[in-house]
Amino acid sequence: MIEAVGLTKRYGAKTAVYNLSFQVRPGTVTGFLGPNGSGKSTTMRMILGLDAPSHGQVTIGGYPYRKLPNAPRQVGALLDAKAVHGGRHARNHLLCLAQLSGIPARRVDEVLGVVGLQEVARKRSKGFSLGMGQRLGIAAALLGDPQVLLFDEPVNGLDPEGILWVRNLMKSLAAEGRTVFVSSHLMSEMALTAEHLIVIGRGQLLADMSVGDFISANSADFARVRTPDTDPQQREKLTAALTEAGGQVLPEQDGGLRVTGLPLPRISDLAHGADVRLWELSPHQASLEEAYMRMTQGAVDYRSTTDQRAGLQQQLPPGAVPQPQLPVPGQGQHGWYAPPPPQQGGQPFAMPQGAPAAPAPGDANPYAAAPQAPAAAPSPEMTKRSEESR
Ligand SMILES: Nc1ncnc2c1ncn2[C@@H]1O[C@H](COP(=O)(O)OP(=O)(O)OP(=O)(O)O)[C@@H](O)[C@H]1O
Repeated sequence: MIEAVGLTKRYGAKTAVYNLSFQVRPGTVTGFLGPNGSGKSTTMRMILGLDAPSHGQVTIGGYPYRKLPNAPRQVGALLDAKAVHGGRHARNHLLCLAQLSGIPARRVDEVLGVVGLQEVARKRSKGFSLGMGQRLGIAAALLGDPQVLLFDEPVNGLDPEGILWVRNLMKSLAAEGRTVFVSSHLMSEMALTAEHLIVIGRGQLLADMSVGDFISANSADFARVRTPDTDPQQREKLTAALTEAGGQVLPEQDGGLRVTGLPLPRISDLAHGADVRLWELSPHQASLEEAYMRMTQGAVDYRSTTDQRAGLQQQLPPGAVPQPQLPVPGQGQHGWYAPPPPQQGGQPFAMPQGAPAAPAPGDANPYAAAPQAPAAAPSPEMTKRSEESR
């Protein structure tokens, strides 16, 4: 088991991780989620003794990593697949790691087989593709047959077959009773791989719960409704009828509507009463991605803005009809994603059960006065909110 208590890490004026407390238990895959720069890699580095906490502590099986006897046999990790000596053959790279930990050479060939790199075992890793590098990093993590495994973005660069393989590998490692802690930005993949989630934003714990609980705590089911594309007035009529009856209606990119606050039969009756034909009326269960977007939308540092193209737009050819601007998820539509669960009344995220641990004495919360993320501003580049604004 991995246990963090009040874990805090500062780099000068920058607080990367603040007062983080959680446990990663054996027997399940635990997903580690958070927006870019939220502190996931920093947390993993502290777990592995590569960075020292400024406050708090993190232990594996009760010991800080550096005090674990023969740590590489107990803990395997993939943090940065590029952190290999590019001039070395893949096999030699693993052999060096094995020899440092008293692992027999035949284990090297085993793990090369497990990750599917037998054919390129004697090729220099600097010629490896991103996916091949990931596989080599996973081989290194598996080398000591450890009980605890950490993977930072393991599917980065893998092809679909590789992604499926990693998913099954993680699950089988957990099914053997191992502790598997894995970070990823691929929510669809995380939904299929992890049973439990730890979610952080700006270095702080936002959620520590099962995937199912996380989705139901951060989103509500909704209905998808579509009227005939040929008659936009029907859509407007239906929107008015549903809104008047107390429903919340949001337009979708394909011309459909997502409706919350009204059960499906009522939507059907209201459509009938307004003389609107329906092409679709379907129940929709929110996805992990939608729940995640809803929870973390206030903790995102790097937000894309609409490309105004600085007057560089091409003139439309004569007779061409300009396409209507449909809403793009995440752009200029704060909270577009899955509606909030009814009991929370629009609260942007659910806190984990049990209050977060108190901050370390004398350790002021650097995020206490953090403002809400600004609405998207017209600028053609990714923006980073300045440190001074916090
Ligand atoms: N060595 C360092 N010195 C200074 N700041 C750092 C250092 N390492 C990380 N940071 C800062 O700490 C914050 C957290 O970074 P971290 O890499 O842990 O985030 P992350 O959640 O892993 O991000 P991503 O999802 O983009 O990989 C960032 O603002 C980053 O710039």
